[in-house]
Amino acid sequence: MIEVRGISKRYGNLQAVDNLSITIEKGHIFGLLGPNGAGKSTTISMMCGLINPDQGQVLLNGNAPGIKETKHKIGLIPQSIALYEELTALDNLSFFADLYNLPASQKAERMEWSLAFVGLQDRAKDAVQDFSGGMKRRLNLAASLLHDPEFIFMDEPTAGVDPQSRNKLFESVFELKALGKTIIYTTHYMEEAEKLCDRVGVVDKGQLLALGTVDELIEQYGGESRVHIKSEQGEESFMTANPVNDLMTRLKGLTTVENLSLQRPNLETVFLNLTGKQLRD
Ligand SMILES: Nc1ncnc2c1ncn2[C@@H]1O[C@H](COP(=O)(O)OP(=O)(O)OP(=O)(O)O)[C@@H](O)[C@H]1O
Repeated sequence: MIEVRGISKRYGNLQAVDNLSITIEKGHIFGLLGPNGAGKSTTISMMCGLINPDQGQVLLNGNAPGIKETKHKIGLIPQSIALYEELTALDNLSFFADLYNLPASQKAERMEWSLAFVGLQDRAKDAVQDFSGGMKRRLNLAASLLHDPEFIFMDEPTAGVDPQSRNKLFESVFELKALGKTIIYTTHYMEEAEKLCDRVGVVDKGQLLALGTVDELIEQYGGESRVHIKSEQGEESFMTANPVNDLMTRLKGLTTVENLSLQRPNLETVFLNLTGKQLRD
């Protein structure tokens, strides 16, 4: 379990994270969503123990993230790819395995497992500079799994990857969940969060604006649905908070319905309702 208790971080005059609290259950996939500069990476860095909060506390299974026993339980997939381009996939993994101090008895087996897990076993001996963006992302994930961490932090893992690699990454995330891992996932893609996450938190300007399951957030912040009907009486569209009831009532007065659509709010609607439509840099 991860407990984030009132953490804050300031850079000069900028309050990057402001009194943020979240609890994440073991085995959950938690989505941290927010516009550019919202404070997601800073929050993740504090959760991993890479930077210390000015205030507040993070506990992973009751322990601070910076202590030795906890460090071994953390896997971080950073936003920018951290690999040596001129080395092969295997040599990259060997380098990271040594950084994690993996004992020789486990090293080869864990490297093999990690490569196979991300579907790159056939490319083990190829240099990373010849990999596609998606393959590099997957190898980045493999490198963070070598020491079999319990808490896995993924900071925009699908940025710049094609649909096939993205799909493979999703499968990997579900497999990690099935293995009992706790996963923290940041993304700008709302459909990813809808597909993957047990719960999500929406942050902006360092503050937590909403927390819950996707369905709970849509219920609370999604607003109305749009109904469109084409019938013998012509075309009509209306917004409603009770789309099914209102639709049934409206259909009673019609004999020929040519077309019907119901557009419910989704996580994207929630996100824009909470964080606004103003562009962020
Ligand atoms: N080391 C730093 N020094 C100064 N300001 C920083 C530092 N790190 C982050 N910031 C600022 O803190 C704010 C939050 O940054 P952060 O990277 O956590 O946001 P984010 O939600 O991860 O953004 P993105 O989606 O663009 O990655 C931003 O305004 C950023 O410019």
